[in-house]
Amino acid sequence: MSTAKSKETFKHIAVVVAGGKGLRMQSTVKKQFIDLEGVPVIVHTLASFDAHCRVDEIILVVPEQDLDFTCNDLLHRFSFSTPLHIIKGGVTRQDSVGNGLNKALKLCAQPETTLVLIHDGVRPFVGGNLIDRCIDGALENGACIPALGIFDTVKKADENGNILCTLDRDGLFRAQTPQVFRLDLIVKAASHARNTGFWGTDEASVCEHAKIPVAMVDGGSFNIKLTSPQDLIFASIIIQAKKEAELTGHSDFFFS
Ligand SMILES: Nc1ccn([C@@H]2O[C@H](COP(=O)(O)OP(=O)(O)OP(=O)(O)O)[C@@H](O)[C@H]2O)c(=O)n1
Ligand SMILES: C[C@](O)(CO)[C@H](O)COP(=O)(O)O
Repeated sequence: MSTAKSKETFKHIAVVVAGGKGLRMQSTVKKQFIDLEGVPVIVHTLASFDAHCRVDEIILVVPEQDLDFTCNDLLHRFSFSTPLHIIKGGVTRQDSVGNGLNKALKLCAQPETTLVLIHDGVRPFVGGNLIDRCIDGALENGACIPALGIFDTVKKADENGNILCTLDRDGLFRAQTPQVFRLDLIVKAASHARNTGFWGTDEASVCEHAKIPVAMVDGGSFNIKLTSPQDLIFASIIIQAKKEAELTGHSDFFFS
């Protein structure tokens, strides 16, 4: 791992997307702004990238109607040492990422030597070692995402919930973020997606569609995405476990 932001040939820009409505969370406050043990979800997430020595700049994407609140209220209460740029999102996640990529293009000298770390604003427990694995994988392969295997038996069903078959879980993975790409590659893939009308739930699928190979590294068990109300209970438990692990010096083991 590098010890100084300026020592690497590549520039690393985190694009944290928090421009969604959080409908599945069924909360009056958008899930990225929900308070988790005294700190909003999005601030937990930003802090992970701010603390990482290889992250040079952070672009935060928020809903247009929350720009004022984010710039003038939320981020006045918390400070970060990494340069932070706040921009508006779009209708879909892919649109929000697109806005983030446009901003990254303006911040970088050369897209060929810039890595973008595209991360869900609502994955607040991303660990430093996980960020390192993804960066290293992208430096080697151009594109790299974290993923975890599947331990449950996986069924395919029809629209009425009747089981059609059991899928072979070998070779199936759950994709996480940060998904890290050389900026020139992901910009090319995003433009191909736009031109062909492709829509994907993550950026790896946008690359796959453009036939750009994407490598995988181990994801993190605690790197959960806060999607439904139950996830907030898991989040509180994780924060508690993290505090205890830090006290006993085991946080690297648990949160790698
Ligand atoms: N137009 C959008 C939609 C989603 N996201 C972000 O993408 C991440 C993952 O998306 P998801 O969990 O699906 O968030 P929402 O779209 O907000 O949730 P929902 O689908 O339940 O409405 C979140 O950090 C979300 O804020 C975004 O930046 N812009
Ligand atoms: C990007 C992602 O978090 C990877 O698992 C996921 O695909 C987002 O999907 P969602 O349907 O927008 O929650």
